[in-house]
Amino acid sequence: MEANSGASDRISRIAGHLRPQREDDVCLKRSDCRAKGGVSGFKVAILGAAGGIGQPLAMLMKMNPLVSLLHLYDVVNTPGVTSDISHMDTGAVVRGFLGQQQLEDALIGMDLVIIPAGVPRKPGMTRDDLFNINAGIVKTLCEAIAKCCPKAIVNVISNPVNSTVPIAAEVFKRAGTYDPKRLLGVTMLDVVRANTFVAEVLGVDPRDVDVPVVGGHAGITILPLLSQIKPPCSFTPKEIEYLTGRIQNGGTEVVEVNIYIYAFFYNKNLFTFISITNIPNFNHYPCFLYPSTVRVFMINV
Ligand SMILES: NC(=O)C1=CN([C@@H]2O[C@H](COP(=O)(O)OP(=O)(O)OC[C@H]3O[C@@H](n4cnc5c(N)ncnc54)[C@H](O)[C@@H]3O)[C@@H](O)[C@H]2O)C=CC1
Ligand SMILES: O=C([O-])CC(=O)C(=O)O
Repeated sequence: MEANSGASDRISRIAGHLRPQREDDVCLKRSDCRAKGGVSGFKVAILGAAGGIGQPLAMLMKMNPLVSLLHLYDVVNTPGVTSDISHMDTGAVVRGFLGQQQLEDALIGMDLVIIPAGVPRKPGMTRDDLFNINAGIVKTLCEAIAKCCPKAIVNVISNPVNSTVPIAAEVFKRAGTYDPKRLLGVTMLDVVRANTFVAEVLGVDPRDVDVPVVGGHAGITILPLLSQIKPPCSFTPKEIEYLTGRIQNGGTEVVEVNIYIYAFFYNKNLFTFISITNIPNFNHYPCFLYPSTVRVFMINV
């Protein structure tokens, strides 16, 4: 009898990721969740987990031995992503949550909430162009955080970070849960880029360079402190100009060279033409020429 109940506990635990669960769910309680080695771990939620940032982030969190429970929330595609990530042979238990109605379940009891939810920019856009859409998304998510896990550390990735972090702060202030030590905008990419570009100029390994970067996460608000690099080094005025510009425009550099594959399926696959281009509105032309017969799919690679 005892062996049977042990087996069904194990099966419930293994299947924990297949459906969203609440604290009072009999199958798997949060208190049962242990990181590898039996040590209690951090409970982490990723909001926007099915996106370009969310998926690799979910993988990194699943690989982190400090994480015992990983909640993946998105408005689309979480079941597939959750299933995939849950197959990794690491300690964290993974659960998926799909759509607004499951947001609160995704957040209850979390220690850390990471937010890459929202739209990314396309070539020609600034991060500020994302404000209208992403501000509302971040506001709604933060209202749920204030309600369900007010003590959680919140990492905002959604752009424009310079504005989404103040929005999150205002939501938490209004809810009476604001703690400046627990709200962070994620700008580490600027440090990573600074280390890489400086190392290239110096001809050294990027792992041996430490460039402090302060300020915000957009254009001239990104301030690499090139006089404070460890180990100490010096640059010519030309190198300083090059490095400052490259670090400040690193994100734009990536966005502008994104290649889009446009696949046009004419007359239901009788004729297929695939074109590779980085012209953002290119897909409008064939729709205009063949409005009833052309289907357009865009894959960002
Ligand atoms: N702070 C930083 O260093 C960086 C910030 N970003 C920003 O991160 C954001 C996400 O970028 P990507 O992952 O490339 O975009 P993406 O479009 O690939 O993924 C965004 C995900 O957010 C989800 N989403 C949209 N509305 C949502 C909502 N209301 N609730 C939950 N999920 C929602 C989408 O379904 C999608 O899965 C963008 O705003 C981008 O600019 C991107 C790279 C670096
Ligand atoms: O530039 C963007 O849109 C995404 C981002 O924040 C970055 O890569 O630094």
